[in-house]
Amino acid sequence: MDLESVRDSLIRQEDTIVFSLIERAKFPINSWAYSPPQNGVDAFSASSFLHSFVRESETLHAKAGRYENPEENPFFPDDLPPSMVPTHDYKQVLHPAGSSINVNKTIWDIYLNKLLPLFAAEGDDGNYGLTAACDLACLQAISRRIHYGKFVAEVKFKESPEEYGPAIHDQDRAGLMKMLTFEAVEEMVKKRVEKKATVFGQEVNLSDNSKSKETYKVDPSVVSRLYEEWVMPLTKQVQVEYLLRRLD
Ligand SMILES: O=C(O)C(=O)C[C@]1(C(=O)O)C=C[C@@H](O)C=C1
Repeated sequence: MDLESVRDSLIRQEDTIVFSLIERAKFPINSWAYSPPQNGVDAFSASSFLHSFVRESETLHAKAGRYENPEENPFFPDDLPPSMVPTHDYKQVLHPAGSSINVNKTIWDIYLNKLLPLFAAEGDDGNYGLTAACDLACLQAISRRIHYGKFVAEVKFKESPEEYGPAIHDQDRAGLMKMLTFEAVEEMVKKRVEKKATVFGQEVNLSDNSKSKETYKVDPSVVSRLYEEWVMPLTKQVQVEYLLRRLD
């Protein structure tokens, strides 16, 4: 594992995220799936339909061994049943102290309250089960990408321990954030995901006159914004949290 191979994985995961958003965009917002949005109640713990749907799906996925894979992080990690499939010997790449970092509560909140209203059309077509299945796919894809920051951080630390060591000793968050940030890479990521949303989300027609109207299944600028405002900042936050514990 090196920086190039973890970046390749991040690039491949962009496809999954863009496709999952395109699938979700087939349905209107369908707000019933997210109620009861009672005032003052934390959306993550209120039992909306989506909440129950994700919780029960994770129970099944846990039995199927999904969370044995260190790249997977459940939204509701408490009380998950053990895996019932044969044990696979996953390579232990991550430092144990940082491996359980989980920012899914923040991801849930951003997805429901900020991202969804940007790309799901208003309305209700009653397809709550299908909508929730699409939400789950989006949440899992975004969560996997953001928590992959642990692997990115591990590789960066292994490549230059002498560079990161002093900042870790000093628990210097700002210093670590500066060291692991590559602005030119971030610019490329934003441009690439926007382009992917343009290519994957266009209408494919056999006749040429389709070229005149440019409508996409998900607005490409929303995907770029998703990465700029939430995905990359949270991936960096995971990296910082991981590095702070790297010498424990
Ligand atoms: O590629 C890296 O070095 C990463 O840390 C990943 C990532 C990203 O989230 O895409 C995050 C921080 C960097 O500034 C650039 C990109």
